Amino acid sequence: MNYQHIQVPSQGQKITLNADNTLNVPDHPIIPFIEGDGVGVDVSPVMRRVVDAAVAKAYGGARKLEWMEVYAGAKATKLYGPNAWLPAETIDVVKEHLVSIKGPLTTPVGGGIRSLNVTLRQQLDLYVCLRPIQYFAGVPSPLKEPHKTNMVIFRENSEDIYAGIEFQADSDQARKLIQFLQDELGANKVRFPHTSGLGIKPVSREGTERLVRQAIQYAIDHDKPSVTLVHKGNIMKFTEGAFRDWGFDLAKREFGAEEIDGGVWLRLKNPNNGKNIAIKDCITDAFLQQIVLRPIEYSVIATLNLNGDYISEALAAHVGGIGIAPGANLNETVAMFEATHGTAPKYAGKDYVNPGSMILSAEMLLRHIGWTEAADTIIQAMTKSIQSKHVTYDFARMMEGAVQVSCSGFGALLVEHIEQA
Ligand SMILES: NC(=O)C1=CN([C@@H]2O[C@H](COP(=O)(O)OP(=O)(O)OC[C@H]3O[C@@H](n4cnc5c(N)ncnc54)[C@H](OP(=O)(O)O)[C@@H]3O)[C@@H](O)[C@H]2O)C=CC1
Ligand SMILES: O=C(O)CCC(=O)C(=O)O
Ligand SMILES: [Mg+2]
Repeated sequence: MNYQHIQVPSQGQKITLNADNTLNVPDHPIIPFIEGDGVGVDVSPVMRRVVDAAVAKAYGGARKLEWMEVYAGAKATKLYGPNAWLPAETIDVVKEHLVSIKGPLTTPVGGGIRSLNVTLRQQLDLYVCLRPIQYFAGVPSPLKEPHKTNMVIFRENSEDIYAGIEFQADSDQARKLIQFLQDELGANKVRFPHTSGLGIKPVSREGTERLVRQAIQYAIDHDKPSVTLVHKGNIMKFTEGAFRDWGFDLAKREFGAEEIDGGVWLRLKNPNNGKNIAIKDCITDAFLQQIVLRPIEYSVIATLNLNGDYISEALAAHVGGIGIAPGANLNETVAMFEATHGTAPKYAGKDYVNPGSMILSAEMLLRHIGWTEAADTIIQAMTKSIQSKHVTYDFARMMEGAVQVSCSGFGALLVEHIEQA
């Protein structure tokens, strides 16, 4: 295949799908990557060095990832033209190669382009944003018992106010819509109708069910004690409240969950081991309090898009910050791994930030393609590096006796630990 700017590696094959939707992974799979804006130039190359070292260590040269750079964000505009933030060939390649990884991409506030991150998720219909929250011993935390925080967030990735249906205050569209709301729907509660911008929050039964189905299946497959649906359904009854109701209905219908506590919550038996899995719910503001006070009560979290954005960043702070918080955008066939943090522009190009979020996202990628030995190697090296207290600024400033190292310095330390393992 000839692309406009993408160079296909001379070695390597595509990952393909088997008939049952499992992955067929060659020993030299081509992995598309987006470097990312801002600190993307710092963290992406370090991530690749660490992953290559882990794969080499685990498989002694029998397996290797063949990286293929694809473009989005500012780098794409330099190659493809001033408005080409997300070239079509990037979308095609990511879809076709099934497994990819990306650095952060800039989104301007107020005006300008809509989020490329959100656009990628929407165009590829990657409806699960999976963000595990795990604690590495020795990581500085504001909590007294950070090891009690052990959650996996399933953030709905395709709906909610991230759909980008917004109308600017004072525009023709906003005026028309307010008129329609007042005249046709009797909605007269817009407090300042002449100066209001409007945003629409679509939340569907299909969108909710496919997300909650994945969260419950994950709890079954990974022997987790509960799935909590987090929503603000007391206020937003037909969007967030419906998310809870549709999620509970699905748990009953597809997983045989039964009502407990007079129907307040549900319980199902894990078919793999007969253990109970509680299906609970919690209102978002209460949840944000409880994850600080009683994190041990929460395990798998299923929530809407905006809640998931807030919750994943708050929980990341409990276990060391977004410098080491990994993530993935998934559907049944395509997976795009990505750091949870953004482009941190003030640190861009300074070889300063923590590459851990990108590296641990790549660790998830390795596990996703079944290369668990290489993934384990990364986790072991990460644990050793943190315990040696040679860490980037974000950890160093909260850790007594730490030696501050650069972004690439931390990567080099990981490679050292991998090679010595
Ligand atoms: N998926 C994506 O691509 C995302 C993109 N964005 C975009 O990124 C841009 C900047 O967003 P902003 O809100 O500033 O959020 P950022 O996540 O980019 O940065 C906020 C703060 O988080 C800390 N931080 C971020 N990355 C790291 C890291 N690797 N290591 C250590 N600390 C880190 C820094 O804290 P401190 O100042 O304390 O050192 C930084 O100032 C925006 O355009 C936004 O839209 C945002 C989130 C996700
Ligand atoms: O797309 C963006 O700019 C921000 C996205 C974000 O905050 C996230 O995915 O967590
Ligand atoms: Mg975010």
